Amino acid sequence: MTEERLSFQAEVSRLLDIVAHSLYSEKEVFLRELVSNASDSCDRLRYAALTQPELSSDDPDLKVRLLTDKEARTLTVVDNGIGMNREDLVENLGTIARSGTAAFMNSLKTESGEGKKDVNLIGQFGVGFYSAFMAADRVEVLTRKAGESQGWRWLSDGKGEFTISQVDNLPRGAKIILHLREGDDEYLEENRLGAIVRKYSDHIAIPILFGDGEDAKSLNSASALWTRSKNEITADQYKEFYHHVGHAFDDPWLTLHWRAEGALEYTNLLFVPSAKPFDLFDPKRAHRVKLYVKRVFITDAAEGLIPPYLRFVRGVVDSEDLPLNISREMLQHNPMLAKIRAGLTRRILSELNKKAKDTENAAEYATFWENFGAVLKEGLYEDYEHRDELLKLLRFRTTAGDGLVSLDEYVARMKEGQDTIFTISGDDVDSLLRSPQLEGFKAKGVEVLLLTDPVDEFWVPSVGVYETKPFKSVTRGGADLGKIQGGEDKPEEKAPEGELVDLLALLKLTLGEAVKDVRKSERLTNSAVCLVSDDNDMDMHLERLLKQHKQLGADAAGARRILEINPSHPLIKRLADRAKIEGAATALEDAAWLLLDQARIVEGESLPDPAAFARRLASAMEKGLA
Ligand SMILES: Nc1ncnc2c1ncn2[C@@H]1O[C@H](COP(=O)(O)OP(=O)(O)OP(=O)(O)O)[C@@H](O)[C@H]1O
Repeated sequence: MTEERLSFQAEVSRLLDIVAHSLYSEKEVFLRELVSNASDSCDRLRYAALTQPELSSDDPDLKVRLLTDKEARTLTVVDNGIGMNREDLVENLGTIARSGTAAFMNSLKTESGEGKKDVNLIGQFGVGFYSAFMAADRVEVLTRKAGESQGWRWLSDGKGEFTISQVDNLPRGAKIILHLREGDDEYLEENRLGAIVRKYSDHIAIPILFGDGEDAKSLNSASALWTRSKNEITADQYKEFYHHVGHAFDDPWLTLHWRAEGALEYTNLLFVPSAKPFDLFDPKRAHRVKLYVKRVFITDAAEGLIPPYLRFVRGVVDSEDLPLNISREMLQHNPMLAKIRAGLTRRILSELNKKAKDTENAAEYATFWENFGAVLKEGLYEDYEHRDELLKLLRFRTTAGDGLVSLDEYVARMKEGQDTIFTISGDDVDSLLRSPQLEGFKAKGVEVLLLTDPVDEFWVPSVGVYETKPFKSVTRGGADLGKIQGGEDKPEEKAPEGELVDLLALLKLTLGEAVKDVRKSERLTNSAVCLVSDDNDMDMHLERLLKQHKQLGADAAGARRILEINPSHPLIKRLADRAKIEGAATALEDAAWLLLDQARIVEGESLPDPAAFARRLASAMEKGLA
């Protein structure tokens, strides 16, 4: 019998090292992981057997067995599921396949150093198959894949390498033999194993038996959790099921368990996580809700079962009406699936709306919003049918304070004469709050929504209006502040209208094509200048965003901006006086460019000619010191 010796992928070796050296307090979860894998493998066989019944016909009763050998000090987890061939073994037990494990490894990269922190992290994520090495110093896998005759043995002490060799006459499925570490004899005791199974794996739909033969004892209830009635299920059982089905390790924030009856019958057990899954912004935007048909697992990638903007939802949908032999490819076009999606969407949104309205627990909804708000917003331009409900779910940071504000709250406190919902978009709240374009709004006490999610650039123009009030960015077009009541206008401090004429003409002439226009600002109170975009041009933040994401060439010209000057600023007043003197154009040329460059800097834009800026600034400082 030839034996191949192979190395683990580098990340696996590192992970195994951490696993083996962690004094992990909840070591027992290794059993949850192995039982979960065994049950997944039975699910996959059951699905494959729908079209190829011969795969399971010789041994059709799917189950998991736990066997112990006190003398050899081994604990064995056996399943008669789909099994693995040589390629599967190398791929699955030599690299990091598992989403949870990948998340764990990613989080290690961002945490500094290893040690205690890592130990806690293992508890948070679980590490799938590799957690076997928490309790075992040697793990042996004997397996034969359904439909193939050759069996295989995988063996490793978890120290960098594993071996694979051929074994004949193995039954279908997988047998994971753990050679327990010194001091871990508790995992040889039936009572202890039974308690762990009941704690973490009771929801598993197939029997988990202790012992061999006919009189083996069942350790779990062996009925799919979602088929049981709500009042028979404890919060802990829901939680464990969520961990299993969602490959998650946080607590569910919302648990939705209901049965739809009528023309279509289906049972749903869905969860909204309390923490952000690490792949939330994966470009595929795939959901992970598992589709079952009459208790048979079909797929966890049924396109169209859940709209992409609800992809954070985890759980199970079990249909009574879809045909059992439906292929995954055919599913997408099945009209029943579209009806199920409509039902799920309606229900999820209405439950979220209840939470959003529950002002007594506003902090709870705020956490949900921080986690998933940016994803929900995608629905505003993708799902017109539910737009109104989605608009009610929106929450914003605003210039009015730290709390989150709904659109209804914003509209209710709009100022007299204000008929517009003002917004400003940028990368983060702090830098937005420093934007010069907000000054006039703050002075008048007009609230502005602070938009910091890239998706805001798409839904705002698509929605356009809320309850007859249009959205408008404070960095675009005119400020329209004149009609709004409130704050104090101090006209006496402003340079008289006529005073600015020469300066405006001079700036336009000097700056030429670098700006679209130069005009007097209504929105500035403290800063001398700012840039805004014209009503019909692309928003400045969107343009930067597109450049960052390479949707627009970094050197693309972009739209020309409007330079606004603040008539009440001392500098502008002085420049306005100077502009009237003969020959001012030459004398003020540097000042004109410096004004434009400082507006660009405040906006976070890069300067087209930094050297010229530095030269002009140095010269102006020198004159100032003279
Ligand atoms: N008992 C088993 N029978 C068949 N295949 C198995 C078994 N145990 C593990 N595997 C295979 O090994 C892979 C890796 O297992 P591991 O527990 O590390 O992650 P996972 O179960 O894929 O992760 P996740 O639970 O996040 O999907 C599995 O995806 C599966 O393909």
